[in-house]
Amino acid sequence: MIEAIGLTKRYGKTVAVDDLSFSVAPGKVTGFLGPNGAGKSTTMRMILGLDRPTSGKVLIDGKPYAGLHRPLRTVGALLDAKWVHPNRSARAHLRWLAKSNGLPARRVDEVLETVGLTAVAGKRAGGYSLGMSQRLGIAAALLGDPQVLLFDEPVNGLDPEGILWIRNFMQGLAAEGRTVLVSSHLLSEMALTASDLVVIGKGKLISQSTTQEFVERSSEASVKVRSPQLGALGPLLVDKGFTVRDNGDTSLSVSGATSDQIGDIVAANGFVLHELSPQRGSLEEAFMQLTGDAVEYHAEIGK
Ligand SMILES: Nc1ncnc2c1ncn2[C@@H]1O[C@H](COP(=O)(O)OP(=O)(O)OP(=O)(O)O)[C@@H](O)[C@H]1O
Repeated sequence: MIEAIGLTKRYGKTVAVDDLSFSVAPGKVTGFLGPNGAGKSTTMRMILGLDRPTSGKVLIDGKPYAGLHRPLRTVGALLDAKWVHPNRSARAHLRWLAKSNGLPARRVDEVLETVGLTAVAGKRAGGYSLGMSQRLGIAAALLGDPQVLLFDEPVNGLDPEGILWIRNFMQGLAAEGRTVLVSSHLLSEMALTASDLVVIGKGKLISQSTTQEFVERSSEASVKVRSPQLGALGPLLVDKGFTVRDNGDTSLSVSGATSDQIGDIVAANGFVLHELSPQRGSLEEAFMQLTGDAVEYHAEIGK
């Protein structure tokens, strides 16, 4: 369980994280979603005690990171997969990490096996592909067999096979009852990976809800209406209280109405209709709108 309470971080005049409160429950993958610069990495560094909050706090299983008796046995993290010394092998890197953290050496072979690196464990890490480096970073996070795991943009730059592997792996960790928090700037990716979402924009909380609720809210539908009588039909729909946009190609986009409602109005007024089709906006576009300018749009649903 992770709990942020009024978490705030300022760098000079920049407010990277602004009075952020959220909680991350065990047993599921929670996506930490926001555009570049939203404050995700800063928040993750504060969870891990690598950065001090300006105000507020963040707790892991009820304690700040600094108060954890054996931090690596409680929380593991993948922040930057490329920090391994290039001339070290995966096995040597993990042995060094295990030793310096008082973890048993047998864990090294266990985690290598878990992430599928056993066959290449003796090769120098500098020659690893990005996907293999990510697996090594995940192996390091798992060394202490922690209940809480943080992954910062783990699929960035990976090929589809690597993305699928990481997605399934994170879901497997959650199915074991662990708390899994994973950051991303892509809603489409998180929609496939996470069952819950904490969404931030400009350091502020925008929503905490299930992924399904957020996706439904972000992709609010409109209806495309094509007719040779738009000049009369448009004002009529506005009069009914709907939002109408002229697409400039003999069609209108109407939001706030279902296609059934529009069809009924068209028929009741004797207009000719050439097209009536429900549209879904791009999920990423809607998400950028929510998290970019519209930070005043605060909603906490599903809590
Ligand atoms: N050490 C620092 N000194 C000054 N400003 C910083 C520092 N770290 C982060 N920032 C600023 O804080 C804001 C949040 O950055 P952060 O890296 O946490 O965002 P992010 O959501 O993780 O974005 P990205 O996906 O690009 O990493 C940005 O405006 C960034 O420039």
